[in-house]
Amino acid sequence: LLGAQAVPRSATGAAAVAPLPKGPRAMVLGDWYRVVNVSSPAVSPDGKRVAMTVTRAVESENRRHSEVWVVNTAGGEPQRWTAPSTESSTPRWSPDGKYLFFASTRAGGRGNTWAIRLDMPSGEAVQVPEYPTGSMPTDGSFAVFTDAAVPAPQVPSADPFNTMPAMARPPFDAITRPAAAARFDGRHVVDMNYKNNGTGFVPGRRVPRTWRPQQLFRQSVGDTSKKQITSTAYSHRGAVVSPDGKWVAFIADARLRSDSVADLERDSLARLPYDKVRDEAERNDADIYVIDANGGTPRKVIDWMGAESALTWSPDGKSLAFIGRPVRTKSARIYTVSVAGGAPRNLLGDWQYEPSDMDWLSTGAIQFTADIGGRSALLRADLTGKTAPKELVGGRRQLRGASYDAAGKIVAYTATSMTKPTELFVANADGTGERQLTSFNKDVNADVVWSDADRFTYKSVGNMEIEGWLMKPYGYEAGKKYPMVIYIHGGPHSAYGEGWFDEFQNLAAQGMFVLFTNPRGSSGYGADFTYSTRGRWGMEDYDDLMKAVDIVAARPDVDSTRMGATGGSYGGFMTTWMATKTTRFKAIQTDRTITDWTYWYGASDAQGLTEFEFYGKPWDNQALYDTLSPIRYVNKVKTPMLIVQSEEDHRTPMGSAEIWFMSLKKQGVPVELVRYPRSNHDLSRTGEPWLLVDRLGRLRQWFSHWLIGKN
Ligand SMILES: CSCC[C@H](NC=O)C(=O)N[C@@H](CO)C(=O)O
Repeated sequence: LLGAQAVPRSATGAAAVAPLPKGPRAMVLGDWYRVVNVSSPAVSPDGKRVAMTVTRAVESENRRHSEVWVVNTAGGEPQRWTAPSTESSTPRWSPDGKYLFFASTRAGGRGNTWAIRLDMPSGEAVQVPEYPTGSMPTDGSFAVFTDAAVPAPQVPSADPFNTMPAMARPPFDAITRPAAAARFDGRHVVDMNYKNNGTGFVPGRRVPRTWRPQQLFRQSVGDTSKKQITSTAYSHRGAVVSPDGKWVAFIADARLRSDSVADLERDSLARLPYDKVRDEAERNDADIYVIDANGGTPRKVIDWMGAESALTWSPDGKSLAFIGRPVRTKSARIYTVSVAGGAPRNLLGDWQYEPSDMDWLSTGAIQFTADIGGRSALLRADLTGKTAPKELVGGRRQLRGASYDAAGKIVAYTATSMTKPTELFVANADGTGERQLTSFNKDVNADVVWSDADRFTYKSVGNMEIEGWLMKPYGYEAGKKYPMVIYIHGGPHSAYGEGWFDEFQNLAAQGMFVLFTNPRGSSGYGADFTYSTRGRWGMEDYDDLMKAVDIVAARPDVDSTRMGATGGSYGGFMTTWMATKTTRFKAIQTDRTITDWTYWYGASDAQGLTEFEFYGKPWDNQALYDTLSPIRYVNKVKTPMLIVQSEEDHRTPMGSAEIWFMSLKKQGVPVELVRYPRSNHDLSRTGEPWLLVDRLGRLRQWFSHWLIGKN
């Protein structure tokens, strides 16, 4: 059942790939490489085609490969439109339907925007500098976009440190210097943001701090010249041009202060100790403005407390819609406001859930997608705001990336459910007439019996309703007992849901129940639920998790003496926290873990999270940072633990794992630490395929060893 595949190397260095047995059967590790992901659907303006990104693993080369594919909305076989030899993704059609643009870094061009011509098919991708990227009016004659007008400051070519590795150079305001430039290749840091989980180490500035405010530009189709239409000390964000092309709406500082003033104020406030009145007050950092599309003086449309995003014009050009969040701890809503000004109208009222994105269709309807707990749906808002939004496409699955034709008649989206990896779907914009357009996963679905999960809800502390799922083990037979592993998600503000997930399938294939829930603190249930754990991490959310364990452990088909727990990031914290509080689990796996919040504050690239959640910095509230840190109670741990950590994880750095490993070793608790090279916080999602699959294999082995007694 383990299905671990040796990766033999041929004489050329490429790995040979062993053939997999035909199904129906349980998932083996090699099946991971066969699952295809579909994303970024884009419907052509005439509604006849949908372009999408199709991503597969190339097992023999230990990499992923993305291409742009196109399928007719009327049906038929999807076709590959980009070369297999290059990476291509995120397609979008030009409004006149002449080009299919996509992102690709390929030789022989400038920038990464390429296009396939539909008016003169040639097979080769081209670059079209005379076709601008940005927001366009209905006639598609020009585009408005934002960019910096001043060039990035250059380091003088005579800089004596130019030959050093970027991280080794002394930053601009450093006091110390290398004894000899050629003899120091370390890292010299003076700025706070010197590492980032995605990009790695970030070299310091070699020049004084400068600001490059984002200005509005316009470019006509057929012309390569770009006209700058603003010249201000503040940045313009989210710019959208009105349907008639006369106006541009944008988001900017509420007082139109220069970027430097706003940044320096933010930096100064960030250094102050936590202050309830100041830090919990609603803020008005940004507002919505309109400006003539040829430039001039902007006019403020509304003074609105909170943060605005997803600015969109109504088809008649008389109103604007936006997603607004009054304050971090309140739910985002969709608002409309007259361009002339006035009070914005809340279209979602006190509806529990939050919009993810929004489209104002040419038919006049406002449609959006939203997470509704663990599922997601396509909905239509009531323009009067009097009734709750109407669900158009939903069910027990997750929909992403809704895209419409110009007439607002057709919608395409990707969908996945517990036993079905993503595929592309299309429907009428009102949700009727849904059709599946792709079957990229047909073969793997035919071979592998993906396990399904039952959804349940339960009441926890304070009568709060929690959503959970129990996935059946592969080969489940009534009357038998099976081990169970609980999976705990990270964030803590993220969620598990109604989608195919490699990690759950991996353990279910081993003959285990997989339990997963969205305890309080999860996203997808409205902001009150999301922020109900503020200052209380590991308290009631721990109870929510353990209540689910109680419910499942009482089932006759679950062997409550063979239970395990696993989780990553905040879920990694929670698994170490659990290890200090209960001995109910026979084995635990902790992934990208956090065991000491003060260490995490100093070592992570995201410490702003605990500044908010723990009401200040460690020295503002040291007792909270300490009492919620598993390391304080590590002497209570008895449960065998597998620790998995990535060497280049700047989000949850290695120190937490190291101290946990050492503490368990010193106490004689069985523990293994697996450290993955060339990997960051996202190893389990976007990491190198061989390492990602190696990790899945170790989870199988760890829980099989402790819960089933085999390896
Ligand atoms: C409070 S620990 C923060 C770690 C991280 N949060 C944000 O980046 C986390 O828990 N991440 C989750 C969700 O993305 C993960 O699974 O990695």
